Amino acid sequence: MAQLFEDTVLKFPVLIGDIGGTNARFAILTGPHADPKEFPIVQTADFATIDDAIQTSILDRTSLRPMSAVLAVAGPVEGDEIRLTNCPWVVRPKTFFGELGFSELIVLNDFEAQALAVVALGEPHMEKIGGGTGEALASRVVLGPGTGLGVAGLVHAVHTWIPVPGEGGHMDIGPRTERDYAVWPHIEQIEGRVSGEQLLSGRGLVNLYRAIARTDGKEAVLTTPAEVTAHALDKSDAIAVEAVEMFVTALGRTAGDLALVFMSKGGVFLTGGIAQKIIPALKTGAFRRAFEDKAPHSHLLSTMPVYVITHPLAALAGLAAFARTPALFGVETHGRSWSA
Ligand SMILES: Nc1ncnc2c1ncn2[C@@H]1O[C@H](COP(=O)(O)OP(=O)(O)OP(=O)(O)O)[C@@H](O)[C@H]1O
Repeated sequence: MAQLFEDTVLKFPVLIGDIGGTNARFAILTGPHADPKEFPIVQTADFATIDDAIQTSILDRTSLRPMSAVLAVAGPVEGDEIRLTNCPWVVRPKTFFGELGFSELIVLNDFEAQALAVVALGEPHMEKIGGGTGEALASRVVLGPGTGLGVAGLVHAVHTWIPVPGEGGHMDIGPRTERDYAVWPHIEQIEGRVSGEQLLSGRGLVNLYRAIARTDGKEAVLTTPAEVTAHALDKSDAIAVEAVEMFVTALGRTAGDLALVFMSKGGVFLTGGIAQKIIPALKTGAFRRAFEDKAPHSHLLSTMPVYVITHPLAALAGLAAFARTPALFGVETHGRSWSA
């Protein structure tokens, strides 16, 4: 049992929420041994505020009255106005106590919750990509393209698992091959640079597809990430096939870089809305080649296993585990918890 973090105790029922740029997923835990009661997934674009979404799609649809809330949001958690990076919602803790009736609130980063899910979920919810064997208590890293690119580390210390949140999705990524050098100038930039998220996200996949079309002087007819993956997987569009290959290679390079940073001999875990949908493309060998192509440490990378988390609500599973027994995890709540 952890000694450092045992102060946090939540009052049940607990509302747990995983709030990304596009999708918000909620469930209520009525007690430490109960299964979460899940609610239909909410599109963030359908509600002006998070408060509206919680009132309309949760509180108005159940007689359960949650006392506490643990929310995981896609953005840095700072101060009393927590903004999401890829959607206009702002979490204002005070409104949770007045209008919504909660008495305590904890806000985490969404990939911190994905890191908790790595601890909470077992092998049945993981699909392995290539070789390698994880060391039980070694560090791990979680990354996932979705609306944005989420990243978190997971380290074991003081007899507990500690998720390490960050904004690693906004690291730079540059060209590597001759083809990359031809395509890169056509990739949409953010303030003069190409960040991981500019490629490794839904809109990033479309960016890549358009950049390849522009490079070759061809027309970009596909417009959504789902169209690009569908036409790549059935090989019906050559530009989509190359876009997904470049996406998978960039994901392998980024995963390998993060594995070096965290020395993640415990494994690398791919999560988020897109990885689950492109598993065949992740298994062609291009991902693993890019992941391991890290001289002078290629051998080290070749020993590290990579998994796709296939659970449909992984972050909620992680939050549920935390809400049941916060003291089992090294989640620092200082500055990120509020009470009425
Ligand atoms: N079949 C598909 N192929 C590729 N991309 C897809 C597919 N289906 C959905 N997407 C894209 O996945 C993204 C949504 O991912 P996800 O469900 O992880 O959202 P999120 O949790 O709201 O995002 P985040 O946590 O990154 O802010 C959108 O950009 C969407 O267009």
